[in-house]
Amino acid sequence: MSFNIDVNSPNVRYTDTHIESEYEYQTSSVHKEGNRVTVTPRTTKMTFRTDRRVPKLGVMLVGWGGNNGTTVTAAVLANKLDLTWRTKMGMKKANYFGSLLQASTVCLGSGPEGEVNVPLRDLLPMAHPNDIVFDGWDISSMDLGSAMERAQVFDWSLQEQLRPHMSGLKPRPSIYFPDFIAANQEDRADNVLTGSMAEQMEQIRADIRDFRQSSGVDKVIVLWTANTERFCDIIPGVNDTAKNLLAAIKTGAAVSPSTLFAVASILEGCAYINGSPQNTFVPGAIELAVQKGVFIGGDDFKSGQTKIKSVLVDFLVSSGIKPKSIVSYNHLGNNDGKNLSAPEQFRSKEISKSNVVDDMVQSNPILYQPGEKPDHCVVIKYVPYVADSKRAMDEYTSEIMMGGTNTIALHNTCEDSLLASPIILDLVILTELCERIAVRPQGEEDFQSFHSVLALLSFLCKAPLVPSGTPVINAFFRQRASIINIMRACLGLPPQNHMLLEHKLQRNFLPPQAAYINGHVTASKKVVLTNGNHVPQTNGIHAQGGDADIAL
Ligand SMILES: NC(=O)c1ccc[n+]([C@@H]2O[C@H](COP(=O)([O-])OP(=O)(O)OC[C@H]3O[C@@H](n4cnc5c(N)ncnc54)[C@H](O)[C@@H]3O)[C@@H](O)[C@H]2O)c1
Ligand SMILES: O=P([O-])([O-])O[C@@H]1[C@@H](O)[C@H](O)[C@@H](O)[C@H](O)[C@@H]1O
Repeated sequence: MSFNIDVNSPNVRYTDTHIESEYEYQTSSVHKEGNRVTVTPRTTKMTFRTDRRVPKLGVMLVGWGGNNGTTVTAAVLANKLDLTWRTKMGMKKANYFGSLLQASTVCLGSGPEGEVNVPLRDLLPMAHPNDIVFDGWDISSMDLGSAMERAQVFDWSLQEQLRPHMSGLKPRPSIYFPDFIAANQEDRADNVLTGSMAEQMEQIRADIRDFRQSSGVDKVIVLWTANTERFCDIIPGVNDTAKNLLAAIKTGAAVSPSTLFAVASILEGCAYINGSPQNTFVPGAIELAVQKGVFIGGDDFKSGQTKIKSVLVDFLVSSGIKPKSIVSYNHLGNNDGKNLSAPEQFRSKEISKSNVVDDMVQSNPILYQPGEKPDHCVVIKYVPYVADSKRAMDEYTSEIMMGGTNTIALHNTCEDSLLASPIILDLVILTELCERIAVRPQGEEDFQSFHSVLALLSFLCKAPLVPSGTPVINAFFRQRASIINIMRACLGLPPQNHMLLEHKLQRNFLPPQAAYINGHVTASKKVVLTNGNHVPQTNGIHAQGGDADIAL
């Protein structure tokens, strides 16, 4: 199901190439002096301009032969081919469940039949997953058909249908520095580049150009879904500035494969997204992205335990309940779990999984003293037998009223790659959309794009990368609302406020709903209500007998 949405407003202009909207951005500046707080509302008029021309999108995955890489590629193929397959639970059909853009909706308002919810993907022109062309690199030479089998994610009856399409896909040789990932990955590394660091990075750049030219795509986005690397040190003179980082690559100083991919992508004008927890975006890489006006985003797909945590802790703290301990345990048996069984790689993941509660905790000084946090423990164990089927157990213990205690225990089993794959699609499609949005605040002559550090991707990441000095928001619904309200602003629509005042006052103050037929407003229509029955009307009016003016 898809919708064509027209905004009927003098503040929105549709041309062949753009959607332009006049928008009033409402914020408040707050001044605190002791316990005296002064709030000053501010309105900034802005023009949003969205290019309607959706490019043919190419996505190059680093780690293409891994569980996520093969799964997202196969899932897009299965959807594109509209595949169905038999399982012991009956017939299954390809879908994009788990994708914010493809499988979730937004309320546009209410009509004669009540609230109208549409898929997020219909709000603005954006790439469709079915049209994405994939390519990528892996240190493992295995073709994607065999790698899909190795991943043990999809039912065999589906794999059999996909195999002919997947087997022809072969990952390009990649950059491999053994000490950045677990030693247990060495037996996979039969598809690696040689030469100096600079030569290897230049090969990655050449690969990007080759893919763009040979595939005919208009735009390329590079996304890291390779193994989690250890954190790297931030070294003054090496990776602290763009100039030093480029020089360090020339001299072969300590630069990680993921940072080399980031630099290669940025130099090729391609957005780069980090789906893993390591600190790929050293200060020099961020500075380079800003200098080149290229988007970067990350870190670490927010797909399972952490995503639930960003909802549950928000619910608890927003309800005035005080989480005092959070324990997140899981075991899994895929190669990611194998890599994470090494201490340095686990540490990267532990960091990204642990900081997700900070903003919510700090938002409530009634519950928490400055610097006070819940105990927070993250455990990940590698159990080969369960493969990609991650078994997660979480326990949240909170203080409630009058010394009471509340303990919430969760058990969550799922194929980890089927949680991450829709996240990968949302990341690349949202990034591509952002590349077509420009904003001109009142008083400025030129339009500007979003900051190179694309904070809008926070909803999709465990450890959101944000511009220096700006707030890190992890709370699920704040992150989701940010995406939706910015997309609404592109259409000149105000933020969702959920007030529903029209249903909360004694008398309805809204004019009757205009009915539209073939896009044109028709006259409102009288509806005669019989024998005084209380007939709940679509806009919340309970009419008692007699006539009611209700447009249908
Ligand atoms: N739910 C999830 O699956 C999930 C959630 C959040 C983050 N992640 C992260 O996504 C990444 C991929 O997860 P996965 O389950 O697909 O793991 P995986 O081990 O199945 O896939 C990683 C792939 O990267 C390849 N690789 C390693 N180093 C490489 C390099 N330098 N260049 C190119 N390829 C390289 C490996 O050969 C492997 O095929 C991991 O870092 C993981 O922590 C996964
Ligand atoms: O998304 P989430 O469930 O919080 O975190 C997950 C970890 O718990 C899991 O062990 C790891 O393999 C995945 O890469 C992912 O990062």
